[in-house]
Amino acid sequence: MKSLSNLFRPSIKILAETAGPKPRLSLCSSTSRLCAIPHRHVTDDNRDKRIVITGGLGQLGQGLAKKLRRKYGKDNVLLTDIRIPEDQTVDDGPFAYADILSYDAIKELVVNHRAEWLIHFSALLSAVGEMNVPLAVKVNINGMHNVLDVANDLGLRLFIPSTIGAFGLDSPHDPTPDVCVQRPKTIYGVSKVHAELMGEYYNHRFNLDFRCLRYPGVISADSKPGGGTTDYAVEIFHKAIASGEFVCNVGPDTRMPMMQIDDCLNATVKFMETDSEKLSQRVYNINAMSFTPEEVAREIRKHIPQFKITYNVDPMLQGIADSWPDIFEDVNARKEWGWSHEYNLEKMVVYMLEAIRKQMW
Ligand SMILES: NC(=O)C1=CN([C@@H]2O[C@H](COP(=O)(O)OP(=O)(O)OC[C@H]3O[C@@H](n4cnc5c(N)ncnc54)[C@H](O)[C@@H]3O)[C@@H](O)[C@H]2O)C=CC1
Ligand SMILES: CC(=O)[C@H](N)C(=O)O
Repeated sequence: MKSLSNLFRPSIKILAETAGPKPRLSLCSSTSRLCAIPHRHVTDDNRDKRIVITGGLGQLGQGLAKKLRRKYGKDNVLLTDIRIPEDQTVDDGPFAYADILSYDAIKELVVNHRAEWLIHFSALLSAVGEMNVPLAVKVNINGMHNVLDVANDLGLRLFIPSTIGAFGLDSPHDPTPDVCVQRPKTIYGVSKVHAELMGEYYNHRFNLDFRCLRYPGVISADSKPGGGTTDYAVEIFHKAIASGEFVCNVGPDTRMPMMQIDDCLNATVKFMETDSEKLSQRVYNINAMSFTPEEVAREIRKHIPQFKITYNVDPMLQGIADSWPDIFEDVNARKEWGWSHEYNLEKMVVYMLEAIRKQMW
């Protein structure tokens, strides 16, 4: 049960935020008087960034907020969503309600926070998107347009993640390069290709500092996935520890690109901090590992020898997974802005088992 005081705490924090730092004062040379000069502008200088994250209560948002707050200060990173946050989330730093379906609401929030970076995480993922296509269109396309327009109108640096799901059966699967035929067959994929193209267009047409990484399936121990095709790769660890058994909803040989969450979030921060001139493109694949359910089960068995995996394939999820890349190519990200991953399959499995066991104590 959430307490009432918890419900009210976010707005108090926001009031404190908006009352926050005063405009800098400087001596105007022309008049030799003290006057306020506006100082909200996006530069490649990475000090004191003020950042808003949308859809921040999902699998990735709070982890990213933690990393950014460590670098830029707790109060400079405003986490937003349409759900009620846990007490811990509100204690960790500022939180505000923000529905991305309202342009005015996002704009008000960004202005009040004097944000320079906008990180747009709100989305319906692949599986839940197929179950509610009209809502996925609203959130992933209409909502994305609001965010894009706010960022453009206010001159922000905008990050919108894309996904391996932005590719389809016609794409090369091994490896899948940055630029190739896409043509996804899910509303999630279609909406992400739309976001990639709109962002690139606004960059080219209006000079919007749009940035996009295509993430693989993300694997985390502290946060739950939000309804995607790669969710099995998180659930398998919880089931392996709790019962030693897991029923997988995609087939044994289904290969998909995956990434441990710290690698994903570190890539995002590093990419956002990269000088614009270093980027020859606005959308990059990032890659770490690829595995099948059989391969990850085999790796888990090195630590839990009795672990058993069986299969009850969901045809919709299988169809989606089969249309996605097997291996992601990320040479450009590595070359241009120094992306590199830390976790391979072996290391990720050790991390997941240790982290989940710790949570149980
Ligand atoms: N987690 C993954 O494996 C991957 C994630 N991504 C992308 O990264 C981003 C973040 O992903 P996750 O955290 O996993 O997603 P998630 O599904 O866990 O969280 C999405 C959040 O969006 C919020 N949201 C929904 N409708 C909203 C609205 N109208 N206004 C504001 N917020 C709304 C939800 O309440 C939820 O907290 C998404 O754009 C996703 O497409 C891309 C590839 C892989
Ligand atoms: C890979 C993704 O984008 C997400 N995890 C999903 O499975 O929908």
